[in-house]
Amino acid sequence: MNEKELIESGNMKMDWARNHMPVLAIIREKFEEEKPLKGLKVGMALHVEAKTAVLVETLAAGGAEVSITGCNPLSTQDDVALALNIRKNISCFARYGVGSQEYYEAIDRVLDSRPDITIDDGADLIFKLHKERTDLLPNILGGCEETTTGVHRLHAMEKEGALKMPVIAVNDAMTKYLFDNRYGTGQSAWDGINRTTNLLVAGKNVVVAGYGWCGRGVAMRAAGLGASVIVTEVDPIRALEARMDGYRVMKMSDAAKIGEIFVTTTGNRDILTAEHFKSMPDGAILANSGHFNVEIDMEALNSLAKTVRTVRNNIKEYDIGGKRINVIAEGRLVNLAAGDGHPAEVMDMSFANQALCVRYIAENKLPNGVHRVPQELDNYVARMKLESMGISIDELTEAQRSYMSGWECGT
Ligand SMILES: NC(=O)c1ccc[n+]([C@@H]2O[C@H](COP(=O)([O-])OP(=O)(O)OC[C@H]3O[C@@H](n4cnc5c(N)ncnc54)[C@H](O)[C@@H]3O)[C@@H](O)[C@H]2O)c1
Ligand SMILES: N[C@@H](CCSC[C@H]1O[C@@H](n2cnc3c(=O)[nH]cnc32)[C@H](O)[C@@H]1O)C(=O)O
Repeated sequence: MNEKELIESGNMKMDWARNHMPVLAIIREKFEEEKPLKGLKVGMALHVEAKTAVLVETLAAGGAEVSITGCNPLSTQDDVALALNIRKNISCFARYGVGSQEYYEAIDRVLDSRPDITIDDGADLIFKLHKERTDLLPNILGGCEETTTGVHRLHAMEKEGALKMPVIAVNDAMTKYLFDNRYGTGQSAWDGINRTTNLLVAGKNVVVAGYGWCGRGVAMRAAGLGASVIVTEVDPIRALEARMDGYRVMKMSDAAKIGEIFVTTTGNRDILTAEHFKSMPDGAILANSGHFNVEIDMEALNSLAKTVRTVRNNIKEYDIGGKRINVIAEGRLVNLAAGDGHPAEVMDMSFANQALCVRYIAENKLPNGVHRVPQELDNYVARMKLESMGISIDELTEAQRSYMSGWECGT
């Protein structure tokens, strides 16, 4: 495709996403009218694809000047990046398939815009701000963080007294993690795996590592596709929950021997290691839907491999001595590096939270540290989403309110 065709394709993807993000549309209308971000610069590192682009244009509609790059070298969609770049007050520095150096150079270019507010997915912008670009910190009003691991990183910084700006943990809004991490990852991880492998899930042993919000979604949808699901955990309560939800629970060293498809969703490192690769059945398929590319020990797999070859678009086969292990998208997020990411209706809620939190930071002086999304914003997103779905719910009567808050009525 030439540049013009790429821009057309990017615009078309944005139109489709926009039409399926009704809560963000309500916010965009308000932003257009009230311009709450006038004069502010927003620097972002998010997956550069169509839903993110709709968030970017929403912030620009609110009066912000937006600079954006990717938060994963394999999730950028170049047509959307180009379509963003032709818009007023928006600069996009992301490109698909960049190496580590170019990835961090693009982050620097976003920071060169001297942002007042940052939006991260994984805290890479904030990390660079605190490590190398500290001169920019006094200018920063605050930041927003999209994902669980980013929030963990920020809490770790806060604990060490290293966090020098306020950040809102958007991931921890209920209208984010209950839907995005669970139903979003549940659907899009399987979308990525299925469209990339074109293999059957029914009847296979699927191993889901981690039974957090993402793991619950991935396990639920694997069961729906007819898989026999095995869960591995380190948390006894979540392991018990997985068992009571109907899945087999065991150690990864045992699961590795029988798993046919493995999906990691822990946000931790070294979940699948050399020990596991050696005991896996021939032809095992590995995918990561957690964070970064450290859940599957790709270095160990590379060292074990006698040969590595591409066997299908975005699948590499590692022959480790008569046994073949297939890895999708280099062990990076399978839903984004081998798919189009979460469904638009889910990102509608995640990004409505982002837009509202950016406005909240612009209008309130927050102290340094990690902050929760204000409850009223979380509730607002839920209400708007229900309304957009044509769903009405009951309201407490006065008598019910007083009953629920009293203690004198008993048996
Ligand atoms: N693919 C996506 O689009 C997507 C969406 C949302 C979140 N995420 C990322 O996915 C990861 C998980 O997010 P979450 O919200 O489910 O987090 P979570 O904290 O709810 O769940 C993680 C689970 O993994 C378990 N775990 C940790 N180490 C483990 C180990 N060694 N073996 C087995 N289990 C282990 C934890 O006990 C926990 O239950 C994070 O890195 C997050 O950033 C990805
Ligand atoms: N930057 C890290 C972070 C994990 S991404 C996990 C986050 O991606 C977000 N996400 C999932 N799908 C989409 C999408 O289609 N567009 C934009 N963001 C998405 C989702 O909100 C989740 O919290 C990495 O690439 O490894």
